[in-house]
Amino acid sequence: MPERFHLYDTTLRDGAQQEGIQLSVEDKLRIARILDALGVTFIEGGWPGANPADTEFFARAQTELRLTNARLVAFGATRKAGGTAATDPQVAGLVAAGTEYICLVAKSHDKHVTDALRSTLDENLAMVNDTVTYLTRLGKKVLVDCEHFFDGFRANRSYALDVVRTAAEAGAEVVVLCDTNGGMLPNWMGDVVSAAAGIGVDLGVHCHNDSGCAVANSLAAVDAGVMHVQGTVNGYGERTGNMDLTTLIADLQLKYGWPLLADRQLAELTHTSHAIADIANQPHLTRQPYVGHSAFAHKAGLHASAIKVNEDLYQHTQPELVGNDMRMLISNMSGRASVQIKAAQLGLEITDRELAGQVTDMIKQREADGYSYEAADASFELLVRSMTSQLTEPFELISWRVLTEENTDEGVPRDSSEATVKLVAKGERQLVIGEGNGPVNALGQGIVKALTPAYPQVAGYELVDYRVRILDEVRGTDATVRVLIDTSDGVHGWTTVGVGTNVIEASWEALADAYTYGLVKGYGLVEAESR
Ligand SMILES: CC(=O)SCCNC(=O)CCNC(=O)[C@H](O)C(C)(C)COP(=O)(O)OP(=O)(O)OC[C@H]1O[C@@H](n2cnc3c(N)ncnc32)[C@H](O)[C@@H]1OP(=O)(O)O
Ligand SMILES: CC(=O)C(=O)O
Repeated sequence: MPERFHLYDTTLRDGAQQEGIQLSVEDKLRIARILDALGVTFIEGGWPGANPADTEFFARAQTELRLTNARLVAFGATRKAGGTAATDPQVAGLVAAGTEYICLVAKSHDKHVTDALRSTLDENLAMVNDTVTYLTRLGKKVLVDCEHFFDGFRANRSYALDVVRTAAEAGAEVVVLCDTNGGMLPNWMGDVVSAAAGIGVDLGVHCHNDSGCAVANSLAAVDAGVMHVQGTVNGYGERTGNMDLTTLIADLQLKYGWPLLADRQLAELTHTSHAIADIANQPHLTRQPYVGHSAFAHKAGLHASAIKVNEDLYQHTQPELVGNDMRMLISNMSGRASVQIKAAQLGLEITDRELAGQVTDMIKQREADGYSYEAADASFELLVRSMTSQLTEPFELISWRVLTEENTDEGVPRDSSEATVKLVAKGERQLVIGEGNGPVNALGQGIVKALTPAYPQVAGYELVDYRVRILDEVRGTDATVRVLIDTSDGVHGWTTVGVGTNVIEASWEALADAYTYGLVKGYGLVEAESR
């Protein structure tokens, strides 16, 4: 490991350049605190002066952000062509941000200087020199991001290196080689980094993911000697995104063995990734390395049978090191071992090999009939309990019936549904009518009404999501339907599945499982007693 190594996070600047992400000042402050707790070296907060939110962020950061691990960095550009750094309003905005560190983006590809800046190669070098010199004289520590460096190096090697040299000689602490268009491949990185290393300044790398190689390219640059790596949490960024810092941190720490973060900080990696996705209002990528929900999820029976002996046999690292969990998925690809491991995770031992085989066969048959247990852990647990004689049914259904009509109450045509539910709970027969704006809603009301006298806690159960999938679309209205229902009691969440030839039948099965499961687990009991 180099003597000094920087993890430079640009989620708040380049990450916010991703389509669909818009961060408020409050969001930025929250993310900065999370990143600081994770233990990154630098947090690039945005471009002061570019928009009111970024300007306000830096103003508020001066009084509201107490960073213990990281340094805050203000990002901006070199001065305008033909002017001076001392009189450039954009540079003044960077100074006003009040940070010790400033990162300047500088052109390093000759074509970008002539075509995009519409300036000369010499003037661009003067812009770099003037801006870095001006800021360092003010006591700022300056990093320089050489935009399009790798493409520029291929087009005009000596000019790209001149930009690095100019920045270094003007006093830049680190010069960062950027793969701005993200098209590099790992085996193209080393030679370019080595050529720049000859200049004798600390080097960094900033990769975009357009070739799908941002992490690999960054690792190749690290191998070639860079001591500073820029990226974003979850790989947010322009187009296909930036290098995913969560993957890189785990790679360097767990594969290279570099102690970049304390173990307890590394164990926050999964939480950090999810928390920032929540704040950025982005769905979390389930297949994200190390931190994704599926990163350590095992579906194949053969994998499970090996994992039963030794978890390491089908895992490249231990999930708990990054704060993630090993999960066993139950499906038509499961074998006995999958079922035994999953049941054990749910607190149900199935030591008998034959019984485990019977449960597995039942799962496979039900999956063939349309059930899916991969997400529906609660229905799986009920099935295992039932087949292993560990289920006391909290109620016994006698029948249900649903009527839907369009009526014109108060002169306004609208649909309404009634569900008649008959069941026995704690020895009492209940016959109730539930009303709802649709048949499933009415059934839900009916089952709650029928169960409440015996189990008042069901009033606290809420159906939070409902998903329907038609399984054999070609059969049209005659098709088999699968319903998945997510239920919550405010503390726990559980998922159940139902299958039927119509959506109401499938919904009833998923609903009945949902209430059975909640009652079997004793969910909501304490809250109901305190009411
Ligand atoms: C590779 C990267 O991702 S770098 C980060 C890019 N991030 C962003 O662009 C997001 C924030 N940007 C903005 O809000 C705006 O673009 C601003 C405030 C920076 C500038 O806005 P405007 O003044 O309206 O200029 P506009 O965006 O049209 O053009 C950029 C100007 O900067 C100049 N410029 C571009 N790169 C550089 C550079 N490295 N150094 C100096 N000037 C530069 C361009 O030549 C152009 O100059 P011109 O106005 O004289 O034509
Ligand atoms: C600086 C930067 O964001 C880039 O070159 O991609």
